Amino acid sequence: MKDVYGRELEDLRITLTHACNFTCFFCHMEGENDGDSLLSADQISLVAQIGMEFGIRTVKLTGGEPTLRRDLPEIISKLKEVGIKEVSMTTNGYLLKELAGKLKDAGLDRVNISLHSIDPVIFKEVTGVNVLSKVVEGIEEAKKVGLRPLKLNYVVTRKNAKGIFEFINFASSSNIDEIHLIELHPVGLGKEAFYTHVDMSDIEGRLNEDCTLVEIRNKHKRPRYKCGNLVVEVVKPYANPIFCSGCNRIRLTVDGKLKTCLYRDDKIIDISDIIKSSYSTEEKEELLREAYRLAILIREPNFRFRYETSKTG
Ligand SMILES: Nc1nc2c(ncn2[C@@H]2O[C@H](COP(=O)(O)OP(=O)(O)OP(=O)(O)O)[C@@H](O)[C@H]2O)c(=O)[nH]1
Ligand SMILES: C[S@@+](CC[C@H](N)C(=O)[O-])C[C@H]1O[C@@H](n2cnc3c(N)ncnc32)[C@H](O)[C@@H]1O
Ligand code: SF4
Ligand code: SF4
Repeated sequence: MKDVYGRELEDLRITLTHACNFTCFFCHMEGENDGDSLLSADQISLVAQIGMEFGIRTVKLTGGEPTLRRDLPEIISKLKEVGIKEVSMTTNGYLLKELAGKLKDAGLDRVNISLHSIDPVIFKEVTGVNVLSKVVEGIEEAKKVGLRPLKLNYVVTRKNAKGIFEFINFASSSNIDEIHLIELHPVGLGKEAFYTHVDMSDIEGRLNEDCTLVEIRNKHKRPRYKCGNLVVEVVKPYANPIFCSGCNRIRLTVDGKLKTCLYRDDKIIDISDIIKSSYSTEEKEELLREAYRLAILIREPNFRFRYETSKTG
């Protein structure tokens, strides 16, 4: 179902926990600050199931660190049971060596693994933990069990910008399908970390020279380059009306709110009372439908093109 700006709703992005085993200096925690009463696998899958009636086809599991949820395999299998076409997860990769096989068996389709440097010193400086080799083992395990396409996320800051093309070579030679070069967002710790912000235009300039622009893809209209067999996607959401005009997603927060935009705390429908109530399933379903209708009604692109008319005479 489209919103009043003509944008379809296709992707449900679920924050499974605020907990994390890393301390990245820029962490935006997906724009969430409060609420820590976690939803159960059944509650999450019910929200996704009703979302499907409004166009939701894919789910992204995120956090905090989603692999810290012990019931993660159950969450994934229930989402697949209700008919979600693709379940993917964004993770720091630390626990993937142990978990990748179990998650694949539960129905996980693919993963994005955040890796902001292949230099152990810079990795530690960014993430606060000295565990680069464990994350690389996690990446290897994800490949082994067939979590494809396999994507790596690289948030570009002054701390790691020099290493981007070395990182691209690493990803190409490691049989990675895609990398995301992500502009730092000034959200959460990202606000204090914003002094390390890097304008990505030089990087895009070099990608235009060394690689081939293959597609401006539908989702967020992100530019995608082909560098050999590797796809490099540039993710620049901040103050970017083009990005918002292609926004196809809604968020489910840790404590049960439908959040219509990463940056907006005023565009939220609280469904926690419905999900946690003792109403019958039919009653819950009907109330959740109403909540989705409202959420779609209030959804709007956060950054928009503006026009001004000048007054003369
Ligand atoms: N502003 C904004 N940023 C987003 C949105 N979705 C994802 N991001 C950011 O994009 C970066 C990459 O996020 P991922 O978790 O890899 O999600 P994705 O890029 O949509 O994932 P794929 O579907 O796997 O390509 C992160 O910094 C996210 O916070 C969004 O709708 N709005
Ligand atoms: C909040 S994390 C949650 C999932 C998982 N813990 C991880 O780090 O992959 C989701 C994605 O957002 C990215 N991210 C975190 N803070 C950011 C910021 N301030 N600006 C841009 N991206 C950010 C992370 O690198 C990661 O790729
Ligand atoms: S970006 Fe991910 S791994 Fe890093 S602190 Fe935030 S939630 Fe944890
Ligand atoms: S509308 Fe909000 S959630 Fe969607 S792309 Fe823009 S900033 Fe991100």
